[in-house]
Amino acid sequence: MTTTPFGLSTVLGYPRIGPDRELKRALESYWAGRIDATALHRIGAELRAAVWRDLRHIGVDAIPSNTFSYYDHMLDAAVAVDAVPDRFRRLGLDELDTYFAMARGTAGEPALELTKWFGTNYHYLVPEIGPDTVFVARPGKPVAEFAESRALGMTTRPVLVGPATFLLLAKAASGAPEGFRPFDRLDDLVTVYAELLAELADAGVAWVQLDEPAFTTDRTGAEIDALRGAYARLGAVRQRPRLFVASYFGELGDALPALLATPVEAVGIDLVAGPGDVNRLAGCGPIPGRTIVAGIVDGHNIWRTDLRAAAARAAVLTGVADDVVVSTSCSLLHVPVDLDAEPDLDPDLRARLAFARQKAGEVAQLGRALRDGVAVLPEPPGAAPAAWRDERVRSRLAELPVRRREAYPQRARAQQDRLGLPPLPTTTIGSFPQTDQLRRARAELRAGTLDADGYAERMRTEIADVVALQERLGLDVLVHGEPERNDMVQYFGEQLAGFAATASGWVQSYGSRCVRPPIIYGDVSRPAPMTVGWAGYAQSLTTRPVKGMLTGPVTILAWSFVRTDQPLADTANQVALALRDETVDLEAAGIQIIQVDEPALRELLPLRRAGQRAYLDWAVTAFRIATGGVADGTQIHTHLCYSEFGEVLPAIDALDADVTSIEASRSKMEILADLRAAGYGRGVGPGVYDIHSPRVPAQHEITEALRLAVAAVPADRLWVNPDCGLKTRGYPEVERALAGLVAAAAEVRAELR
Ligand SMILES: CN1c2c(nc(N)[nH]c2=O)NC[C@@H]1CNc1ccc(C(=O)N[C@@H](CCC(=O)N[C@@H](CCC(=O)N[C@@H](CCC(=O)O)C(=O)O)C(=O)O)C(=O)O)cc1
Ligand SMILES: N[C@@H](CCS)C(=O)O
Ligand SMILES: [Zn+2]
Repeated sequence: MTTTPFGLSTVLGYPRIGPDRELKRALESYWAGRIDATALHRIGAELRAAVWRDLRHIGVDAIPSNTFSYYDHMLDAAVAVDAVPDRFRRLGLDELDTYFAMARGTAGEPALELTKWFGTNYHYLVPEIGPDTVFVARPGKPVAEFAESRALGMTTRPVLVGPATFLLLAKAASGAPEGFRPFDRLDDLVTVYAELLAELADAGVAWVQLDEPAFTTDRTGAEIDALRGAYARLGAVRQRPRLFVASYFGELGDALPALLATPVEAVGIDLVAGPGDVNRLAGCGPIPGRTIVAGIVDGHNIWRTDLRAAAARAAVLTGVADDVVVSTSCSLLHVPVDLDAEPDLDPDLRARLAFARQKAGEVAQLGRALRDGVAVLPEPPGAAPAAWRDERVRSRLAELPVRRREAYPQRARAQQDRLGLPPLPTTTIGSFPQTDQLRRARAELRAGTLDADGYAERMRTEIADVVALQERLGLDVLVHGEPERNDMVQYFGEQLAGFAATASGWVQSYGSRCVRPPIIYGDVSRPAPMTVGWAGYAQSLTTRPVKGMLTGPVTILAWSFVRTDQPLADTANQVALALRDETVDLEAAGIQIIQVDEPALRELLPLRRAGQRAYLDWAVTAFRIATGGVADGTQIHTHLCYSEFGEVLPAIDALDADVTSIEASRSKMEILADLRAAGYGRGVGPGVYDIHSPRVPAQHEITEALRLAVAAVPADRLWVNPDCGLKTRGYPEVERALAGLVAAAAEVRAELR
C-alpha cells in the first residue's frame, strides 16, 4: 500500500452534465442515431478532462475521478460488479447499448426502476440482485478514467458506491425467494470489491473513495455490524489503495465508531446535514493515523459558505484526528455548475451564492486556511438586504384565521350538488404532451423573436385544442393541459416574489434530464395571479368543470434551493400563503375544482425517524394553509407520485384534500388498502395506467385495474385517472390511452348498477 497523503481539500463529486448540458445533447444525439459511440465517448472524455483541469486550476488538491457517468453512478456500480440482469444480457447488444438498455429499457424490456437518491431530486437506477447473481470484478471504467486523468498529469481518486450501500439500495430480483434481501449477499460482493481494489492498486491508484451514505439513515445493529465486517475484510486486502469511506446527507451515528474500528484510512462525515458526528468523533478518543474528511461546504444547496465559521468547525477536528481534509458535504452533483454563467442575477443575491465551481474554490481556500491559519479567509456577506423581508407576509401569516373547512361529508355533499359528476368520474393529472412547438415558442419568447402576446396566443391555441380533445374523448373533469409551464416548480418560482430564476442553473435529475431549480432567497408573496388566466380561458371554452392546477408548498420547497436563515416550515408557510391567494382567485374566476400537487411529500421526509414527525406536521400545515381559503363547495384535489408513500399515509390523510390521486398502477392498486388502513375515507383516484412508458394500455387492463379499485374503495369515492401527468408522452399514445380509460370507466360504471 502507498502512503500518499490525502491532500488538503477535496470535493466528493462534481456535476457531469457539462457547463452547457453538453452531456444531455450528446446522449440524446446518440440515442437518436445522430452521432456514433466514438463521438459520444469523445464528448465524455472532454467533459471529464475539463472537470479535472478546472478543479486543479481552482486549487483543489485531491481530485476525484469516476464521478462522471453516461447515465447514473449506481448503474455504473452495478456494471463494475457485473450485476447485469439476464434479461438485458439476452438482448445481445454491445456493452454501451446494454448499459443504455438497463437505463432506458427497450421496446420489449422495461428499464431498471428509477428512484430517488436519498432526499435529493436526483434519481438512481435500482440494481436487481438475486441469490444467484454472479458478481465479477469489472474495473474497466474506473481504471480507464484514472488513466485518462494520469495522462493529463493528475493522480485522481476513483469514487465508487460502497458495497453495503449498493446492496441496501438494490432490490430483490424477480423470482428471488420470499424474505431474500440483496444485503444478504454482502460477503460475496465484498469478495469482488476486494478484487476491484487490487486491480485499482495495480493501475497505480493511491486512494479510492467508497460512498456509504446508506448509513446516514436508520440502520439496524446487524447492518452496522455487517458494515464493520465488510471494511475489516477490505482493509485486509494485501495489495490495495488507501480507503476513504465517505458518508453524506446526515449523521453516521453508530456506524462511525464501527468504521473507525476497521483499517480504513479515511472517513468522511457531513458536517452540514449531520453535525452531531463531530461530537461522536471526539467521543471516540484520539484516532491516530486516520484522516477525517470534513464535509463543511454544503454540496446540496447554493449558498456561499461562511468560511470563517466553517474553518472554526473543522478546526475542532484537528484536535481529534492526525489529518483533517476539507471537503464538500456531499457530491456537487446536486448544484448547478457555474455561477459565472449568471451575470443577470441581482448582485446582492449573487454575492451570497456559490455553485459547483465556486464551492470547489471554497474547499480549496478552507484547506489552505486549515494549514496556514484563518486570517486569509474573507468576511462572510453581511445581513440580507432589508428589502428581502416582507412584513405584510409575516403579519398575514401570524393572523391567518385558522378557519377549518367543514368536515368532509358536508363538503362532499356541497361539491356534488354543484358538480353533479357521474360515479367514477374520469380526469387527468394536469399536463398534456409538452411538444417541441411549445418548447420552441418559449425559446423564441426568451430570445425575443416572439413577443408576449404572440406567446400567449400560441398557448391559448394549445389550450383550446386540449380542451376540445378532452371533450371529444368524453372526460368528465377537464384540465387546461399546462402548456405554458417549463416545469411544475420553476414556472411558479419565476412568478413569485422572494424567488430568483437562473439562466442556466441546470442540475441533473436523471440520465439526460435536468431541472433548473429556482432559488428562494427572501420572504415569498404573489405579485399577481399565476395560473388564473390560463385556467379561466380553458373554463370559458367548456361547460364541463376545468380543474385548476397548482404545485404544492412542499414540492415547491423540495425542488428549489431554499434559504437557510429560517426554518423550512416558515418558508413553506409563506409559499402556502401565496398559493392560497391563487386558489381564492381561481375560485373567483369560476374554477370549481383545484388540484394542488404534492409529489415530493415523501422526498423531504427526514432520513432518520427522529425528525420525521416534526416535518410531517409542518408539511401538512403548509398544505392546509394553501388549500383552506376556498369555500366548502370548491373541491380540493391533491396528487402524489414518484415515491413509495407507505411511511406518510397518515400525513396524506391529514392533508384533508377532498380527492387524492395517487400513483398505483405498478403496485396493482395495493395503495388503496394501505390508505384505508391509515383511516383515509375521502375521494381517491388511483392511477389506472403507468404514464412512464410509451406503451398504450389495453382497455381490458384498465378495466381490471378499476375492478380491483372498486373492490377496495366505495364507488362513490372513486375517481379514474392515469398515474401522473402526460407531459412526457406523445399525442397519438395519449389519445389512445385516454380513450381506453374513458371506455373502461363506462364499462365498470355499468357493472355498478
Ligand atoms: C416530475 N419530476 C420533476 C422533478 N423536479 C422538477 N423540478 N420538476 C419535475 O417535473 N423531480 C422529479 C421528477 C423528475 N422528472 C423529470 C422529467 C423530465 C425532465 C425534463 O425533461 N427536463 C427537461 C427540461 C425541462 C425544461 O425546463 N424545459 C424548458 C426548455 C428548456 C430547454 O432545454 N430549452 C432549450 C431550447 C428548446 C427548443 O428550442 O426547443 C434550450 O434552452 O436550449 C421549457 O419547456 O421551456 C430537459 O430537457 O432535461 C426533468 C425532470
Ligand atoms: N400536474 C402535474 C403533476 C405532475 S407530478 C402534471 O400533470 O404534470
Ligand atoms: Zn405526478
